[in-house]
Amino acid sequence: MASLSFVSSSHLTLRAPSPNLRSSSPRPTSVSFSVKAQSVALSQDDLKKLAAEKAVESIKPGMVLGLGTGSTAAFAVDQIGKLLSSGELHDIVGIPTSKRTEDQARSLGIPLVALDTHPRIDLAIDGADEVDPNLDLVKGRGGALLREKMVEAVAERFIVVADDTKLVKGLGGSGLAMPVEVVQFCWKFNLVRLRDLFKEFGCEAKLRVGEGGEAYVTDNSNFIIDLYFKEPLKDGFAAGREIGKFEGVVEHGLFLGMATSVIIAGKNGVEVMNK
Ligand SMILES: O=C[C@H](O)[C@H](O)[C@H](O)COP(=O)(O)O
Repeated sequence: MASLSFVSSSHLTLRAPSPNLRSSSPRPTSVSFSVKAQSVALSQDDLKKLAAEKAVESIKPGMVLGLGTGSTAAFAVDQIGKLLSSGELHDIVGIPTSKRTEDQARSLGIPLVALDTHPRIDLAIDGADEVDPNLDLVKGRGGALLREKMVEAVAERFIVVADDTKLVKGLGGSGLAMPVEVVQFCWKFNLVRLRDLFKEFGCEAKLRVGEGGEAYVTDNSNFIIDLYFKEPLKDGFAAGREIGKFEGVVEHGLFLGMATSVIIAGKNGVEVMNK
């Protein structure tokens, strides 16, 4: 359990920008919020909730929202539901990034629309599996990468919310799965091609298996091949381009140049990093 001084508006520190890995993009800037109030032991879920609720503060009436998927995004969706029912927030609509989020949002009375009728999104809020110093991401360990990418790609602002265990120096560096969604047809053929593509990174490729021991099937009726790297990718953009060249690959979990802000909660407080 991390220990954290509770977040409030009492003080605000500007920190040095994180190092930028690509000269072509603006450098992320970082703002930390911390407080001297009571110090309490916070669980990882508490930290996720803090980050999520901080992001929800950016929602304004009239917005079209992208509603993320996963345990951290779920705290944001809960908070939106609470604010709507208390009347503190109104006139918003949401586009869910998975069936799970759709069910959660419906149960909270959040009005839902689709990209078909609302092709422009004001603000998307979602979690991530890895966040690098340039605010590039790995997403999709919860299996929602395709809908997430469709929604977040058209969001004017995309705020990522996470606890500090998600920070990595380079994408693929956590040693955990980097997902690739593939069509079911001849999935083994693509598993081998993906593994061979990343041979130099000591890549292992595995078909994702669901709770019943059967292949995991996404909301879009596809399979997921999880890639495990022994060392971080040197160039995420090149990796994404190469993965995308394989016929039968539907989407990959590299979300590059998409996040406009990342809100990270950790033992030292809540840090907001902006592009
Ligand atoms: O497919 C799942 C999403 O990309 C999630 O946002 C991501 O896996 C992070 O999930 P969590 O907040 O549960 O760690």
